[in-house]
Amino acid sequence: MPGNVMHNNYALEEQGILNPGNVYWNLSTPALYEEAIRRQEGVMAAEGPLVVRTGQHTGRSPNDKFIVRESSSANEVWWGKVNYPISEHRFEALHARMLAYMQGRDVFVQDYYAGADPTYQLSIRFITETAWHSIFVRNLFIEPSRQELASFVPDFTVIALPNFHAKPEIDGTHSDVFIVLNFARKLILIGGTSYAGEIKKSIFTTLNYLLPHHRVLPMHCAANVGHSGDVALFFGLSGTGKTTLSADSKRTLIGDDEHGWSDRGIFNFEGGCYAKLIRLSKEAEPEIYQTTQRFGSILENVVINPLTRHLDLNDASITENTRGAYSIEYISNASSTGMTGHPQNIIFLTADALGVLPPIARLTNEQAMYHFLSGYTAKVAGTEKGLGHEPQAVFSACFGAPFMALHPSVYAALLGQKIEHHKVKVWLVNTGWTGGTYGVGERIPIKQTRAMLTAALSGALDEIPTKINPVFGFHVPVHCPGVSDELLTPRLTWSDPDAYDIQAHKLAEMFVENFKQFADGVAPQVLLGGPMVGKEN
Ligand SMILES: Nc1ncnc2c1ncn2[C@@H]1O[C@H](COP(=O)(O)OP(=O)(O)O)[C@@H](O)[C@H]1O
Ligand SMILES: C=C(OP(=O)(O)O)C(=O)O
Ligand SMILES: [Mn+2]
Repeated sequence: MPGNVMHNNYALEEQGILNPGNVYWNLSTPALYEEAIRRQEGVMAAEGPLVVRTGQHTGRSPNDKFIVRESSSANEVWWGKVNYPISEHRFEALHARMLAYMQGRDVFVQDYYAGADPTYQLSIRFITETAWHSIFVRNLFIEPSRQELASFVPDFTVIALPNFHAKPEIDGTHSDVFIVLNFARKLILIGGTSYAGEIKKSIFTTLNYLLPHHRVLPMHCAANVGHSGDVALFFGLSGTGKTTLSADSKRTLIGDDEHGWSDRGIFNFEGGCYAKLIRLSKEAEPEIYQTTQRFGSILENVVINPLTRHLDLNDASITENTRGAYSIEYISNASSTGMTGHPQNIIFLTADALGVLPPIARLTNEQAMYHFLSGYTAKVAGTEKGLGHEPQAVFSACFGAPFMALHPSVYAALLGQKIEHHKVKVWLVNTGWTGGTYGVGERIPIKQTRAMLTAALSGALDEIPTKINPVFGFHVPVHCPGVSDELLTPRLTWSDPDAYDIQAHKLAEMFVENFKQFADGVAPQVLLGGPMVGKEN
């Protein structure tokens, strides 16, 4: 029998969870390994991690995410594109069915924190059907001390039951998958999917709702700190390089995905990382690679050899979106507090599949606002359901529209104030294609991107002359240590410069078209931060 089972489920009873099977409270990772393996949720790899499969859903399901329309939040929530409304009545019925489903079933509970800064910390109870999601929670969030645990009262509760499926005709959902957030009831319900990213991103959405009320800017970004204490933020949509580029042997990692910016500085929302593992190179990404070789890491949908149990990080036969979840302590030069000062540099990462944008450019404050609201990248297959193999140009406000609970202008206004007040330098870094579009050109090597980041963050680029990009108006450095001059000007990397010009204008027009939704709500000078299309005369 497992050593740590507590049959006292008093607090769960208060939350309406009656007559569950065993309740496994705050089990340690080794104990959870034993449970996960006993239940055949996953297998142990030779290198030590627990390898699980998420079944049908190997990425997020953005079309299945709902926010309950209720009086306390209805006037504020950014309804429509990403936040689908669902009624209180539907929510209560779905919740009741989930409570019924849990009768007689074992559940795993972890009481954890989100938010490294104690002032803005959220206490969260994660109730999951599987042991491996309990490990995921331990890896991704912040562990309370034993003392804190004794008096732990959850602010929010997440119930994640991957094997419970919604019925759209009964539940009013779009499919059998659901992620339903109820800010008034402080409850998050997840079902029909095992993809663990839903758990972390539902908490991110919650913090995106709550924190602007405290004048804290929540951000979809990574953060790290250099030896001289200089802080850098890396914004970007999925697959643009936040996790990869923020893990840097020369800089201290604060976090790879979600941070808050308060009057005191930057703090991580999480206590762990969630890295893409497909074709991970030991040489190019040593810090992340070694986390795949350790006990405690959770690997989603990574293929292993059934005989030797060795990992094959190159095998994409289950999905392109293979993932590793590990505690930030697994990165050797990570911060132990998750907090740091105000940033000196902000990087907007984009993976431009059209091969148009320069690999690095300095943005004016107006361009920074324009590009923050635009949130351009080319989504690469995998992280969200329904994307094929061709990357496609995407505009996602604040570099994370699916997680923005409030209107993007709320976050943009806060960012604008902070950039001005702290005199932050803002850069656009294209980690995508050069020498042509996706399929023709090549992705910019990680080593080259790192060289450009090193030059920007050290201040070296401040001394180098720039050229204005004629279509987008960016200031593009003409040289960069460790990078060929040609790479800095995408037009020169294309075999047919005329084809480049056509492509660049196409992209510029897409920016203009997309920005129409924000044009009325922003200060007129922000529009000057957009591409120069139509401004020539
Ligand atoms: N120049 C580059 N910069 C950053 N990542 C790159 C680059 N070239 C290829 N990649 C790959 O792109 C992916 C970036 O993903 P990741 O860092 O997880 O993004 P995010 O955290 O923003 O979702 C990784 O698989 C990485 O190996
Ligand atoms: C986990 C995710 O984020 P990212 O790809 O930005 O790491 C996700 O979008 O599901
Ligand atoms: Mn990431």
